[in-house]
Amino acid sequence: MSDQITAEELNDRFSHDAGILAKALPYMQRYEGKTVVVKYGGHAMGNPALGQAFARDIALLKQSKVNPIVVHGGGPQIGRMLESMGIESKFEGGLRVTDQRTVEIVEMVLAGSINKEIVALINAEGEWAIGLCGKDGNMVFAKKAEKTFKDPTSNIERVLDLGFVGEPVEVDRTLLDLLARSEMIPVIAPVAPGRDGHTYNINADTFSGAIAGSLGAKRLLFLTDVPGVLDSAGELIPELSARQARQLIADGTIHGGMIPKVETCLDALERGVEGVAILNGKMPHVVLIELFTEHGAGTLIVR
Ligand SMILES: Nc1ncnc2c1ncn2[C@@H]1O[C@H](COP(=O)(O)OP(=O)(O)O)[C@@H](O)[C@H]1O
Ligand SMILES: CC(=O)N[C@@H](CCC(=O)OP(=O)(O)O)C(=O)O
Repeated sequence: MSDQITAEELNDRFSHDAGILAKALPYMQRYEGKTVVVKYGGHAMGNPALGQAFARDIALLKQSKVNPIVVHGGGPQIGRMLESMGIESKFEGGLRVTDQRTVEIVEMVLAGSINKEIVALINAEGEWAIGLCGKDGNMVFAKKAEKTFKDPTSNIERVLDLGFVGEPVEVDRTLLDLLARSEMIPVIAPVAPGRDGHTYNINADTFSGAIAGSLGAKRLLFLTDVPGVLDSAGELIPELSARQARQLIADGTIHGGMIPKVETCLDALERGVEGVAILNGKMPHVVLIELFTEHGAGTLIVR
């Protein structure tokens, strides 16, 4: 019969599987009891099979006694919602200019629908995810972002008013420490209050860096829609030092949404996060490959 398998084939299959397990186990032990913050970008979402593979990876981390924390974005999804309401999206330096109406929609999309979709995906894998934003448990407080822009023609520096765009200024780890000791997996939307009573929209990369930095995470992983940082010829750069990364920003090779990502990586490394990687979230099980294999995936940024 065609579906019968010979003893030799069975043996080959077992040795192949055993080889993979033997290689992965030391890596799994390396992360036991350690915090891994995974930033799940809006561009990496949308495909149901990939979403399920992502949720399975997060569930498997928890089952391997790692402490995974998911911080998610949702830029394209916010854009679509704003468009359906006839509101135009405007960005300055990769950040969404956010007025009162926009921040209400941002909170609804991020802390509402996207957050709960990710929670449901992880729970469907048999785990206990809990959806949060910076407001919960006084986790994150933000202040109005202060960004300046240098006009390349006049060379004059001007202050950008981005409205209710925030920068995280205080992170209280009480709730996250409590959840790390529990069965729960936190899934966090990048929205936080200010001490001024306003709600702020925070870039999800910046937000995940603040969380990873405050927890002294072992790894901070960014899941986006490109294989990692690409050079000017479009080739993947497997490893990047802080100095090289700054050079690539200065010469324009790194631009747009990749700038806050790489800047967050550099900041997180300075704040004691051990390793930071930018990965292709469209590659199934990229989180497991990055953490539990020797070669990893994407771009590793080192000090
Ligand atoms: N040097 C670079 N290497 C890779 N991607 C880059 C680079 N410079 C700019 N980018 C852009 O950065 C984008 C990823 O950032 P972003 O759109 O903010 O993603 P996310 O929503 O996942 O946070 C890529 O899709 C790419 O267009
Ligand atoms: C201030 C600011 O730009 N906030 C982002 C928050 C979402 C985000 O960062 O999502 P991605 O990770 O998918 O890009 C925004 O409004 O789009």
